[in-house]
Amino acid sequence: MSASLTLTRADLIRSANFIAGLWSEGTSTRLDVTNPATGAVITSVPDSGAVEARAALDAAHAAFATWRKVPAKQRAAIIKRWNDLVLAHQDDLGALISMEQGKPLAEGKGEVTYAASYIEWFGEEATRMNGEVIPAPVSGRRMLALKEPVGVVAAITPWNFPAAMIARKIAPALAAGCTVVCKPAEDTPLTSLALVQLAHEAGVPAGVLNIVTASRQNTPAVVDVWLDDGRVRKITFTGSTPVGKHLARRSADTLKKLSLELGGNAPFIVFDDADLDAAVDGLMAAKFRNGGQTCVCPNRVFVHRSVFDAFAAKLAGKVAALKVGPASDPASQIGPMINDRAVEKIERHVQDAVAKGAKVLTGGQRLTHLGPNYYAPTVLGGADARMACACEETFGPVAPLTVFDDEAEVIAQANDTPFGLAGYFYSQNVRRIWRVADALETGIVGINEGALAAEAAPFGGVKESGYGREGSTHGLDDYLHTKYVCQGQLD
Ligand SMILES: NC(=O)C1=CN([C@@H]2O[C@H](COP(=O)(O)OP(=O)(O)OC[C@H]3O[C@@H](n4cnc5c(N)ncnc54)[C@H](OP(=O)(O)O)[C@@H]3O)[C@@H](O)[C@H]2O)C=CC1
Ligand SMILES: O=C(O)CCCC(=O)O
Repeated sequence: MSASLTLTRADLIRSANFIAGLWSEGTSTRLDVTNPATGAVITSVPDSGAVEARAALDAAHAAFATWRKVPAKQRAAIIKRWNDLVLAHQDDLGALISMEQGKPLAEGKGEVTYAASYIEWFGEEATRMNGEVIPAPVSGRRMLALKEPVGVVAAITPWNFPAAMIARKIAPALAAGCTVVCKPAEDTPLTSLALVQLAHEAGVPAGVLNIVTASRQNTPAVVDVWLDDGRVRKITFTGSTPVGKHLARRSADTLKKLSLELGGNAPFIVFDDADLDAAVDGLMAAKFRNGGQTCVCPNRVFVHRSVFDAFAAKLAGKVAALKVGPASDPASQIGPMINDRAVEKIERHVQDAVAKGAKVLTGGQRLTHLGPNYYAPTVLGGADARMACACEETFGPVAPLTVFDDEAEVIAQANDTPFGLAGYFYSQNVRRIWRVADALETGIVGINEGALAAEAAPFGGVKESGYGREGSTHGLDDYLHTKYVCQGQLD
């Protein structure tokens, strides 16, 4: 039986840019949006360039003057209406995510709930942009720290969570009183366009939220306009570290504020005192969510020698049982990868590991009989630090297992990477738990837990995984600056 990937509200499939409150075709050049399960074209969107980018920025800049003055309670009400509409259209949005991104339908619908949780959270946070009254060190003065929106925000989003990444960047921006220009990934523009349509229906005023679509080839032309223009006061980006560094360099001339949520190389450590069944379940959840295409996915799995064989056997059994297939099959647990480049990277990592001595415990090949972009969920034994899969983010359903002997050695290995987004470990020893949590050089730590993200938690990395935090109260702060106001002559 196949699940329906059609929409009840066909008008949620938009094929234009949204600028200054209007859907506009802009350039006549088009970009096909395809279903990664089949390669079939779903629709096309504008392959925009500098002209559309500038128009979107002009609109956002003009709207900032009024949006920032809208009372927080009114902004909150609009954002909460947006949340209600997103939830009301969960089935359609979930189907759209699955169509263009490939994740199983249950995961697509789950992502809608996850995205909405950020919208709801920041709708509430909008009313809590409290400043401070500072006790003055001298008499006759009143000293205040006020919170103000930073200005126009450029949001550049990836394809792996096309709804959640839009939500957790745009909702706090709107809550803070900022206006937005957005460029979604070339592979997944449709979900973001549908979310913008719902934001418009929720009452977000014209010019406050603008979105421009572009191909990989034309994306730099769009984003460079925003990078070079001093009216854009903040860039918020999720994606690869090289692109994040490029954005930081190009923002330097106008000193924009930046939130960069970049690649990871997460360690997952199973100590000899771990609950092995819980550790296997935690790894399954953390590693195979979204087919392994998640920045917080464990990329290197370290298992203590004394439990290695038992852990590897349990894990390989569960991974071999995963059902791979299209989103339209309700039994599918792993969908296609996003595109051919992604599958090629996974293939390269597995071949490199095997050539250097790793053993395939399950999987290890493309599943061409299913379609163009499928790769079998894979477990590798005997992985080590020389292998590409230990140094680069694989971003696919591959779990490379490395044996270790003692705690100090494994912590050194876990931290031996330029990245520092998430780290996980399983242990029942309370002293070890806090020692290891303190020692891991990551922005996020999971202790006996594989599913970490939540709207109330600060999400973000250290080292070359970026800076800034999304979600939680810190996620609003990233869109605000602090103005110190001092009044004298009070005596
Ligand atoms: N931290 C994370 O969550 C993510 C990490 N990644 C990592 O990056 C790898 C490659 O994925 P990929 O999709 O290529 O990631 P990218 O970093 O290239 O893409 C992310 C976003 O940045 C845009 N972008 C790309 N180049 C530029 C540029 N020169 N100037 C401005 N914006 C740009 C993309 O647009 P367009 O799509 O049009 O190119 C997309 O919107 C993955 O295998 C994974 O390791 C990828 C996605 C998310
Ligand atoms: O992978 C990413 O791009 C970040 C989102 C992951 C999450 O929210 O758990």
